[in-house]
Amino acid sequence: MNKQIILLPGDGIGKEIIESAKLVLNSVASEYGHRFTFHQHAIGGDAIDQYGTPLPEDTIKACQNADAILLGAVGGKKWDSLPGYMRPEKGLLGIRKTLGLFANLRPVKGFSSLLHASPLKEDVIKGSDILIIRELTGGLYFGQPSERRENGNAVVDTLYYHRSEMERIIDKAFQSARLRNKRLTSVDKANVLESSRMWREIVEEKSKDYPDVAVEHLLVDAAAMKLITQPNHFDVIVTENLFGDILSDEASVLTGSLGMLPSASIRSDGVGLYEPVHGSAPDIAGKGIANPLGMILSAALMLRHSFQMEEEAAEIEEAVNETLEQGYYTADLHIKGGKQIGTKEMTEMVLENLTTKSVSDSICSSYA
Ligand SMILES: NC(=O)C1=CN([C@@H]2O[C@H](COP(=O)(O)OP(=O)(O)OC[C@H]3O[C@@H](n4cnc5c(N)ncnc54)[C@H](O)[C@@H]3O)[C@@H](O)[C@H]2O)C=CC1
Ligand SMILES: CC(C)CC(=O)C(=O)O
Ligand SMILES: [Mg+2]
Repeated sequence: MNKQIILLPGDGIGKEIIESAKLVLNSVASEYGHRFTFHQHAIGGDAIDQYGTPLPEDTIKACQNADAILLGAVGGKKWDSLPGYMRPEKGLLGIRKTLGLFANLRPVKGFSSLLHASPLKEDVIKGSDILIIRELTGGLYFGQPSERRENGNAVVDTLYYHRSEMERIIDKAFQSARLRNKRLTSVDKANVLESSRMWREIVEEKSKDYPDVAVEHLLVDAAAMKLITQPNHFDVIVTENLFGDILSDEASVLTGSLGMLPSASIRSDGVGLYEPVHGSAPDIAGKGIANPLGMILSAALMLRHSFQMEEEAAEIEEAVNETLEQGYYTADLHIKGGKQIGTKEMTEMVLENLTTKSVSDSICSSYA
């Protein structure tokens, strides 16, 4: 298959890890006879420095015409304080909204060699396998007005959702739960927020269309606690934008590091943007120590969701598993008796293991 892939490296470690994904994809392409053509474009601080805007028209056009998009990460001290930099029409939020990528899938499944890398107890996290589905183009991050008032002494942010925005993400979550273990946890703050009360009503309405899926409602504060005390309780979690952002970083603790989590941001026709869950990590940028695995696993999600290349995706996931099984880890992780390596070496090890064809079922199932 021939595919046009847009690369948006962004800032900080985004620039370092995107290269890892490209190398891995090239390796898979040559093994399977695919042709992936990569086109690199600017976003975030990098785009401000080059073009004076975090989301140039050229980047938008390229993404609109692409088969899929891979993004590293954006942001950094130099740009974060610029007025309006994170406004909904700009940068990362802007590209998500412009492309209509309303569903953000964040699979959280630990690799068994990393059970010791988590600060949580092994018997608590063992076997956990969660799919967090986060609404991505509405809610507080996109609400207008969002501004200072009263000479800068007051502030307003707006939480707006249209019913249709809730319905489509909740539908997606029921469909995903049906393909997994048929358990759906809806997370909200319905004891306080009107938006959450409408969310809960819609979940109840939709549940009638999916009688085979068991639904529960949890308030977000209790959900945050349960996520790390009883992670095995969860199968699919669906929640709005802000709650999903926070809960997914929290859930990364189950896997040993934020650097391990991939994500897929998709719309109904399968077009997608794939990026690790973490940010640009300015504290380690330029040191060559960033964990590239969340980015590499995001490339696997791209193959699966946008190109229907299940075998190729599973092969990448297995190569990551094998690399960890061999004891290789980056500085954000630890494997007893293993060897700490940098971004480049980790990528090389994954590439080496890609030649191994056997695909373990335990790994592939989690990313459905
Ligand atoms: N999707 C995106 O592009 C996102 C961008 N950001 C932006 O990133 C910048 C930094 O934000 P932070 O709050 O520091 O969050 P962050 O996710 O960049 O980093 C949090 C912590 O995790 C570590 N970390 C993250 N990814 C890692 C990896 N692959 N390997 C090893 N360690 C890793 C970092 O070193 C840091 O200690 C900000 O400008 C923020 O706005 C934050 C989250 C998501
Ligand atoms: C711009 C932020 C909402 C990025 C972020 O933290 C995320 O998508 O996880
Ligand atoms: Mg986040």
